Amino acid sequence: MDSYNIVGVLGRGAFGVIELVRDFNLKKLAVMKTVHIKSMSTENVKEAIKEIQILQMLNHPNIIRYYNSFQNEQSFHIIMEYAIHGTLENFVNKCSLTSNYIAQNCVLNILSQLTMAVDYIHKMKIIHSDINPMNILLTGSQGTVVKLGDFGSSHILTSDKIIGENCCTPCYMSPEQCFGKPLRLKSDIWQIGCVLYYLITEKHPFYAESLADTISNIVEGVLSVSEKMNFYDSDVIRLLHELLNRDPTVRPNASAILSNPYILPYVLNSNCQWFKSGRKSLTKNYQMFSLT
Ligand SMILES: Nc1ncnc2c1ncn2[C@@H]1O[C@H](COP(=O)(O)OP(=O)(O)OP(=O)(O)O)[C@@H](O)[C@H]1O
Repeated sequence: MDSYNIVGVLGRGAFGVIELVRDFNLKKLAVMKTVHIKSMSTENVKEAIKEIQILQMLNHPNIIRYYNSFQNEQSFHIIMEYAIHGTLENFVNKCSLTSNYIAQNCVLNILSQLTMAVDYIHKMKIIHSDINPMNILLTGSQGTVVKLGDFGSSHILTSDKIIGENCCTPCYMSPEQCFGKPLRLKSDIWQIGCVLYYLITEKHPFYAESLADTISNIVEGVLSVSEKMNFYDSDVIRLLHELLNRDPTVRPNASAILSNPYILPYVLNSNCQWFKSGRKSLTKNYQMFSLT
């Protein structure tokens, strides 16, 4: 703990607090997630430990980087990369104050980077299961680098479709999550679709006052049409509907999204940026997107 100086509070989660810290070893700002073990059930403690195990496995430019973790009797702490521009939700809120809609190239840039992160974890058989604008962070000098964070609900799949426990942000639940069915990689694809809807309409998809009505909208409602959809090419809106197909077997997988002609240029551009920035360490765990 002596290696860190707390600078301020960034947010609060169900079991702890997220603080901005100065990391004296790394000599830079970092984020410290503190989870209070005392207030947690054994099951929740196991989940929290699993988050550390999963974060340790990941090394991708569009995923919040894990630095360190340690624990004492009361709590444990995860030290990770700080995303200086905050959450995607903050970004969309700011955009809605200054302009009528978010430019298509900005939306597709965010979508492509998010999908690259998801493609990477899916190849490692990891399902995030809580992809939403509060868990997508922005960084880089212009705030244009997307980082997927909060792996607190993620799971490692041991067979094709798995896992009983579903906990996720209500409007972003997939139909299969609503029905309590086993999670599958395609549940993350539904959530990418929800994020795309949010970027286009600046509204959370399937929103209703109560949880029951939200679930009913997800499993049998019609996706609300927004006038803002007119600002986007019809192919982008078609992709949105493909991602939000209630039948998970019909949803495209992450690799297929990345090869979509609208997304591919952004993927290639990101690969060029990483190459130019000389992140050779990437090649250890991450193979650049290949057109399979
Ligand atoms: N790496 C980061 N960089 C910048 N801000 C962050 C980072 N991680 C988290 N935050 C901020 O802290 C908030 C809470 O983070 P997070 O969702 O990871 O906490 P949590 O304890 O897992 O919450 P929950 O219990 O709701 O899942 C985020 O919405 C964001 O505002």
